[in-house]
Amino acid sequence: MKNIILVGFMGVGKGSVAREVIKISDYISIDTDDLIESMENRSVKKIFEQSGETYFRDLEKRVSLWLQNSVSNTLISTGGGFYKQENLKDIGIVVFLNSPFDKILKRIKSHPNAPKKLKKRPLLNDLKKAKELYKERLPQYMAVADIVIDVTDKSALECAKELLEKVKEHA
Ligand SMILES: Nc1ncnc2c1ncn2[C@@H]1O[C@H](COP(=O)(O)OP(=O)(O)O)[C@@H](O)[C@H]1O
Ligand SMILES: O=C(O)C1=C[C@@H](OP(=O)(O)O)[C@@H](O)[C@H](O)C1
Repeated sequence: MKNIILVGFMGVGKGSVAREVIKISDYISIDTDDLIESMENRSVKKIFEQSGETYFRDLEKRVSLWLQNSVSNTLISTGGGFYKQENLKDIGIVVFLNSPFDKILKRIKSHPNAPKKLKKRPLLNDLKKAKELYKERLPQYMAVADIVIDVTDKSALECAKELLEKVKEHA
């Protein structure tokens, strides 16, 4: 089994889909933000505040090299900016989860814990800037993807099933 690497904009559902995939397959999942938080023993939000974005991106680079050299048979969910790593294709099959910006925002806002979910993502604090970032990144996500899944109006389980089918076809 090759690694599957899940990319997509903040809040599109990378973590949620990963959690469903592991329920219905033999994959185990890891998340690049979780790895970084445990390496640093502080949250992504704190890393951005205390050490800045460049420092965070350097940690992503370190994680990407480790993934390429040391991880196999794994479903890897990533932070929204991780797709910029140059060795992405050497890590595994790249699956892009997509939905329009407004739909992603609506989902996050409808969660009972919405203020916390928005706060923990520093790049979502300014919604106008976040929308610009989405527009800028969309073609880049498309360019790097081996597989694209539109997650709009689908449950995380439906997305997980579609992902496994498409990965099988891709192999
Ligand atoms: N398919 C889905 N349908 C409805 N809500 C979803 C779906 N996937 C994720 N969500 C919700 O959207 C928010 C962001 O999901 P999350 O998995 O944390 O995204 P990411 O890991 O891409 O940042 C969460 O509140 C989650 O419950
Ligand atoms: O899009 C980005 O550049 C980021 C997305 C976040 O992850 P999620 O996509 O899980 O929110 C996190 O890695 C950090 O705040 C930067």
